[in-house]
Amino acid sequence: MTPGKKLQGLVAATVTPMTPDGQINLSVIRQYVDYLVGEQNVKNVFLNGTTGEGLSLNIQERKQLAEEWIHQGKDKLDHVIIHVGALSLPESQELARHAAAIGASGIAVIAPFFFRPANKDELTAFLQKIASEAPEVPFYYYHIPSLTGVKIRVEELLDGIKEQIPTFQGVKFSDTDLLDLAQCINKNEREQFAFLYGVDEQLLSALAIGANGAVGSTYNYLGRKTNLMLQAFAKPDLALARKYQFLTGEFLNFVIKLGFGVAQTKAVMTFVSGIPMGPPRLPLVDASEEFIIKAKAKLDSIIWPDGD
Ligand SMILES: CC(=O)N[C@H](C=O)[C@@H](O)[C@H](O)[C@H](O)CO
Ligand SMILES: CC(=O)C(=O)O
Repeated sequence: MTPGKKLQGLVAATVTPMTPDGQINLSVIRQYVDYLVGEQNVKNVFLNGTTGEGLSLNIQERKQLAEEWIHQGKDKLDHVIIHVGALSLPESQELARHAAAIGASGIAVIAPFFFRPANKDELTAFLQKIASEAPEVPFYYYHIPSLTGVKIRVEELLDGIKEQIPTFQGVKFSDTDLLDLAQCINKNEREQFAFLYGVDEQLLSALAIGANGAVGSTYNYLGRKTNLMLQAFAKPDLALARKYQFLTGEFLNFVIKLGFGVAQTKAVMTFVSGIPMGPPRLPLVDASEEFIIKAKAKLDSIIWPDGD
């Protein structure tokens, strides 16, 4: 890993490989790292989040996965961000200490989603108790209101957060409210926070407003294409950037209509990479054979600007 390098560009929200009988499958992580770096040009990962079914794993599994990724990612990955959020504060604190001990480049936490914080102060207090267990590790808030139901606006949360959480480093912003994101960016220029966008189908809009990069599930298998979009945006060649966003959007629009979630992401990643990611864990159920055939045909039919 490259310490101190500001997090930007693409971060793959990794799936958790599982065996057919539902155990975590650590044996393919090495191959997974090499695939992301070599085939997708993605050198940052976000573990045990939504896509990684982090909240469906036990503490032991989460630790084992984190250890394996850090181990296999050594000298290959730039950043390994570990999601350590949990409903139980002591469990989350334990995971934060563990992440620090094994050398994670950052930790992230979602808002607790059973008993929910009613306001910014309650949420900050919860996050602070976790962040302070890893006082040397950059801390990211993972905002995903569609899943947590915690709709506290990030722009409000960030107001004065550095005083409460000195390690605060940025936000993984998985919401479509681009006004909130824009206000976050506009009001925190001095803070050097990283704003990583998490709705892959509209990343280009977030880049236009000033996002530093993105964390998402599709960068597992569309990382190379999305990197070309980032390059086109930086040039700037907006027409080309849009073309990439339209095409990744065309795929996502198609699969979303068929029913698209973590199970389907695992299936797509399996057929694209050739690495067996296995089934998801209940309550998620495996993608259907019909989904796989249709999704594969759709992906194969897309003609990208780079001719691939
Ligand atoms: C709800 C969810 O899982 N969001 C992911 C990350 O935040 C995204 O990467 C989506 O999977 C992606 O944007 C496709 O809809
Ligand atoms: C997309 C994302 O960041 C996650 O799966 O947690």
